[in-house]
Amino acid sequence: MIGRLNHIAIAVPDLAVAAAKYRDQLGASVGAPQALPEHGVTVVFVDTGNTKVELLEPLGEASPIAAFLEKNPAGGMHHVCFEVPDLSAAIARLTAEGARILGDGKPRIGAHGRPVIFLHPKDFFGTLIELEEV
Ligand SMILES: CC[C@@H](C(=O)O)C(=O)SCCNC(=O)CCNC(=O)[C@H](O)C(C)(C)COP(=O)(O)OP(=O)(O)OC[C@H]1O[C@@H](n2cnc3c(N)ncnc32)[C@H](O)[C@@H]1OP(=O)(O)O
Ligand SMILES: [Co+2]
Repeated sequence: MIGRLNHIAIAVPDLAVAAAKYRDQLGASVGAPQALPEHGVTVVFVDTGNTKVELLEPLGEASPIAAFLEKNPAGGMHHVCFEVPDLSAAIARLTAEGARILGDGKPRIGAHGRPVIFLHPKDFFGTLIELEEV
C-alpha cells in the first residue's frame, strides 16, 4: 500500500526564519511559501531530490499544529507523508483494521493539489502519518 516517502514535515515557530536557515546554512533548494488556510498552515517545501521537507507554521486561529508548537515551542518533527496509489482503498483497509482517519475521515486536497488523509498518531507509534494519493 504505502510507496515513496513524499515528505517529512517539521513544524516551526517562524517559517521565514526556518526557510532562510535551510537555504543559507544548509544550502537547500527552498520553495516559496504557500498559505493554505483550509489546512490552517503556511508551508515551504525544501526539495532534497529523493524526497521533500515540508516546513510549516500555523495560519489562523484554529491551526491543527498550534497545540503541537505549544508543547514544542522551538519546533519539531510533525508528520511523515507516504504516497499511496489509491486513497479510497487505503481508507477502507485502514478503517477495517481499526485505524482512525483524522477529521471527517474523508480525503482533502493537500499542498500538491492531490487528496490526502491523516492517521491518528496514537495508532502508529506516536507518529502522525499523512497519506497522499499519487
Ligand atoms: C499542507 C497541507 C498538508 C500537506 O499536503 O502536506 C499538510 O501537511 S497540513 C499539516 C497540518 N494538518 C494536520 O496536521 C492535520 C492532522 N492533524 C490533526 O488533526 C491534529 O494535529 C492532531 C494529530 C489531532 C493533534 O491535534 P492536537 O490539538 O495536538 O490534539 P491533542 O493534543 O489531543 O493530541 C492528541 C495526542 O496526539 C499527540 N500528538 C499531537 N500531534 C502530534 C504529532 N504531530 N505527532 C505525534 N503525536 C502528536 C499529542 O501529544 C497527544 O498525545 P498525548 O498528549 O499523549 O495524549
Ligand atoms: Co504534509
